[in-house]
Amino acid sequence: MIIEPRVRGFICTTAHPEGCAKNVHEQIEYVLKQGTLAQSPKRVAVLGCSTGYGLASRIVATFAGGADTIGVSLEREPTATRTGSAGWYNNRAFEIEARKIGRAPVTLEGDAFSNELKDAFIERVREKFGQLDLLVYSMAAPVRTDPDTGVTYRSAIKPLGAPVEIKTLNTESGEVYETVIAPATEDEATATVAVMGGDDWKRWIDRLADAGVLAPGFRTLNYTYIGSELTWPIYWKGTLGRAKVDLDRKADEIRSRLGRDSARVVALKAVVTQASSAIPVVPLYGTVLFKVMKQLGLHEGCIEQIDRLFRTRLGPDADVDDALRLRLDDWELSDGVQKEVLRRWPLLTTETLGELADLPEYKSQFLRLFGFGLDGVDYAKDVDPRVVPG
Ligand SMILES: NC(=O)c1ccc[n+]([C@@H]2O[C@H](COP(=O)([O-])OP(=O)(O)OC[C@H]3O[C@@H](n4cnc5c(N)ncnc54)[C@H](O)[C@@H]3O)[C@@H](O)[C@H]2O)c1
Repeated sequence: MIIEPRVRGFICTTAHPEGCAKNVHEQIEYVLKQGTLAQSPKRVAVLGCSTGYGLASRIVATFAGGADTIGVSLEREPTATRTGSAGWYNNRAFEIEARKIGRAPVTLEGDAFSNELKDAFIERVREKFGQLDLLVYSMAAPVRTDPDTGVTYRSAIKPLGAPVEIKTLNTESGEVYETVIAPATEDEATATVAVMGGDDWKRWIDRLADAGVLAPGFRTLNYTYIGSELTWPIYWKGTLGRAKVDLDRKADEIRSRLGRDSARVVALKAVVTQASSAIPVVPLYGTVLFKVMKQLGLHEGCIEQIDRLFRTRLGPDADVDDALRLRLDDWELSDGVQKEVLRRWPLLTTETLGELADLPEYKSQFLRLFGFGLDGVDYAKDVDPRVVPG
């Protein structure tokens, strides 16, 4: 079949197997160019391994760090007439390339929130790895069923307390407009913390520790976003921020059990991923941020951020902030970048968007997540959606 992008709001319902593979290959090439890492964990788990920051983490751990990895993600398999999810193709392309360099990746596709998947994971770790040195928790989900109570929580990305009037962007039409976002109810805030907070992370670590599959010196990382005053009303001071503060609490609890350096929350920069495109305001902020960071020579996507994390922040003397987080959002939040983004913000209208921001770049990055718009891929070619090129 000829596979074309089918975009509905902030998701694309199709994905291109060759384009997704190319996307994975390009990330691998970037990491290989940076060179190998002398000291890097060798038995690595990545939860949320198929796209965005999790995929980048798996690639850096493998291709710079020489690790064997076990990845978990929730994906849709392709059929003869329907494409799989981008993450399904990314997982296959990653496995093919990792095997080429002699690694033996294990990938589990299913609901990481469930006890069944956690137990299957422990079995595979025992069989293949014995113990783990590092677990990266990079899940972003809209919904979670608590396996103990059976209660299903849906996250709601909303402000807390009062309505927020904020500028936003329709990424399809390019229209910039003011919108009012109503605050979350207490139940919505609680549900968002249940989905995106640290409860499942802590459960994973406790279950793995109880099963004896964590090596001495084991570490775990969980990714957060803090952002600046432009995104605070909807993010850090909203329901998602409340969930992310819960990560800091759970990191403390893990450190009390496993040691002072065992758990770190890592603050990363805003990038285009499936998860971030669904957050109001973030696409508009992103279009301005990317243009400014490019103009200042500071642009980074997922792979550049995670490569810098592994190379500069995982050593014993890495700086942490007041909440003991590792900060990779330092370039995004630097004075030069923030002053320029803040200067442009009030000037942003539908008419000035082209000059002050970079919507075409945002759109192209969004389509690339699903394997569209990559150089060297023949999109007019009839392809079998079940086949990922090796
Ligand atoms: N995108 C950003 O701008 C940004 C910035 C800073 C921090 N972060 C954080 O990074 C983390 C990863 O986000 P991302 O933007 O890379 O997201 P993403 O949408 O690219 O990836 C989410 C991953 O979670 C997996 N997943 C979702 N539900 C699952 C389930 N029930 N079981 C197993 N796997 C499941 C998906 O398969 C995918 O691998 C999040 O904690 C996010 O808050 C993102």
